[in-house]
Amino acid sequence: MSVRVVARIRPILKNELDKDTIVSAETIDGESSATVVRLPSPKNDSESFSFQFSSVYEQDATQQQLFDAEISPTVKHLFNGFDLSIFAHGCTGTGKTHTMRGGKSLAERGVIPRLLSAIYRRCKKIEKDSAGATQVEVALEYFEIYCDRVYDLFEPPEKRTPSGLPIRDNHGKTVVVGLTEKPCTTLKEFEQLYDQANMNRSTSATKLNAHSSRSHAVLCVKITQTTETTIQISRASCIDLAGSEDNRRTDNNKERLVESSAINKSLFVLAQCVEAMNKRQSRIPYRESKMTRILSLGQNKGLTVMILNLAPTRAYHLDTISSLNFASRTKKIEVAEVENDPVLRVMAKPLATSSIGGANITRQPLRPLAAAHNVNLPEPEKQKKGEKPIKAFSVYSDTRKPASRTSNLPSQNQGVRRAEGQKRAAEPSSTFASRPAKTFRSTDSTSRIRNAEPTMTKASIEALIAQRIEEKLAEKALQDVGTAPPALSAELQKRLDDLENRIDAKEEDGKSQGLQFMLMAKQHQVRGEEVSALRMFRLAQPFFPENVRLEAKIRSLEERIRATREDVATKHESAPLASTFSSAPPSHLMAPLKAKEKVSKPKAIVNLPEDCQDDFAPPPESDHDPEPSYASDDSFHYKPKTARKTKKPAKKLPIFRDTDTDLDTDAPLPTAHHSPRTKHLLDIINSRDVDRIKALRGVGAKKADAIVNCLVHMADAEVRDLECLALLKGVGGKTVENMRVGLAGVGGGCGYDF
Ligand SMILES: Nc1ncnc2c1ncn2[C@@H]1O[C@H](COP(=O)(O)OP(=O)(O)OP(=O)(O)O)[C@@H](O)[C@H]1O
Repeated sequence: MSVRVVARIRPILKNELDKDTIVSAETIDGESSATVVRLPSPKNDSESFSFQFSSVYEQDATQQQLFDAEISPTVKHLFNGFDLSIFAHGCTGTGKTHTMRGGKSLAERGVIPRLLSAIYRRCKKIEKDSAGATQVEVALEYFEIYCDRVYDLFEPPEKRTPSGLPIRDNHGKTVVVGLTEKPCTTLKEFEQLYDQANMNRSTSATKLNAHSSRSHAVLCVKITQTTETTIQISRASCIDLAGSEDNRRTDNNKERLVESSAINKSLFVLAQCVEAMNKRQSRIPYRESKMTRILSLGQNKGLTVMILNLAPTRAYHLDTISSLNFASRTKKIEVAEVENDPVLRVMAKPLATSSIGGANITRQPLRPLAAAHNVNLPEPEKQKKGEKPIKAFSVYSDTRKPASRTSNLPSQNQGVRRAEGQKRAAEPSSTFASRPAKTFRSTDSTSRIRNAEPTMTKASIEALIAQRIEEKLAEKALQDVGTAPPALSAELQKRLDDLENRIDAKEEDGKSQGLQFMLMAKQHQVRGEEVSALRMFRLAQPFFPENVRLEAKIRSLEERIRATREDVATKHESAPLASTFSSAPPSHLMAPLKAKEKVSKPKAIVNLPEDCQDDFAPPPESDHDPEPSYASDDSFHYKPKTARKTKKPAKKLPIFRDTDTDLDTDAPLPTAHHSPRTKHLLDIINSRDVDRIKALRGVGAKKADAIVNCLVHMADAEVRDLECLALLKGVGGKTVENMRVGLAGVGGGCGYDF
């Protein structure tokens, strides 16, 4: 299926009342509503350009009308297992954010809140219709791509790592590593989360828009439908792209210019990708910007709707033409419709990965539709004569069979759709209503060829050249200014970049996953989040089993965390432990740790070397790492730790003790030394069998799913000890204790000596 492109012309704003309106929508014969955007040639007003799309929304179109006609029909497909992508594209100030997010009032709400509202309504219906047999969960990820860096919008800006979150290719899917996934059960909860997150988005006033988005924002809504036997996941991705800017008109200062350069560059790469796809080039330059890499249409299987936002006035003339040209090319891209099949719950492993492309899919080649282009022709006679010519201007249709589409239209639908607020009858049925095939549909492009004119006009080429010059200038400004985001020590940035590059280079290598964990561990460490860093180092460990340096790093971190815990425990005069576990589960221990870190090293990010050297402390001299591949990583060469003295714990806490006998050892025990009960427990966990895990004491269906999801994120790594288990999302010390105690009851039956 090709990308469905609709255009929306925004109303004239208060400050534009005296401006010339040049963009209009037109309805062609046989259509019930407008599908053509017309505007004059920049060179000669008596000539016009026309562009045809699936639908065109005029200035008075409401949010409700747009949603009902374009997005609402896709919701049921989302619940049938298809992924959905909705883009808003257009130059700055044309109404992208208004379309996607909208205003506060009910009528002004944009596509995103309306989509969520429709999703929750459907969730309730499914649960009700199935009498609770099918459970539907909704979870959100929300991030922005600002100056080619990815930031989690659910995290406050002060918690961001300046280098942003890494992105990875994982079996053909692009994955943002380390995003927060927020379960969200009600619309109200969504609104709170969404409003809060939007405050974290980078916006600024520019001459062209008082609240201009300076980043591309991507909201991923993950829908998990669970029955007794299957789990099906589908995703809706809503993308509010930052608008391209003509910096001759913006009067942007240096900082805005830097942002603008990043925005324009990424949009330029996007256009190049689209161009390359249309030309069936073998190389699509996705990797040249993070935005295109993340959004790569090649991975966007399922349904894709692009809303092209346009300003109606002459001031935007060239930008509008450039946007229209881009959108015309985009609609010729074919996207494979691949349904995310339900997965048996015991086979949950391939399910959970954060990705725009959706889970469980592999990249398939894109194919352009026919090369069909708009042309620039003289103003048709019909306007002078007041009658419609057979074909007054050259337009092309992106529908496959215009004839059948027209014939589908019942005569009573001939009225103006928007005035009546009606749903478009023909489009949903032709595009979405029928259940699409599961596999990629090859197309016979020759049947679609309408015209073979080149798309670019002289004016748009000039505009493009001007834009490129602006970008180059801005890039130069970027080098002069340094970087716009908060400063990061050059050394650390280099290390992180090196590591990212190594991961990229090793994508095919089995160690890539391990390096990803290493990178995340280091990022946590930079932020002073030692517990999380430890968790990531542990997750990385199975990938580097013989690595002495890594082991030493883990040991030293454990020591530090334990010392901190002891400090806290002493201060709070905590009661002696009654069980084999620490009195507080790890998640509780995070808080005092953070509080302490705030005092000892506030904001470790800016001038990092000192702190970093401590955090990334090397192993003792004797622990030379014989493993060349890991040891050769420059980013792991640290200054010797000389000055810092790790506080020796006065008394060790028996945290996550695994054995019933060796009470003095608090280091995690090698698997061989686990008690049979622990081994049994770890076997159950590592089986990733939801039913076996669910049967453990204190673990319900939800927790079992969460554990399996966590394990899926760990790829082939296993949970090797109880401490690791307790660090899994949603687990914690008490749960681990419960699990073990619960197993005591079945021990005899299993033949284990507990
Ligand atoms: N359909 C519409 N109805 C009413 N007002 C609109 C509409 N579309 C846009 N606007 C108004 O136009 C202005 C610019 O819109 P918006 O901020 O959504 O543009 P944008 O394309 O997201 O810009 P940028 O790329 O700079 O972020 C806002 O004041 C917005 O309220």
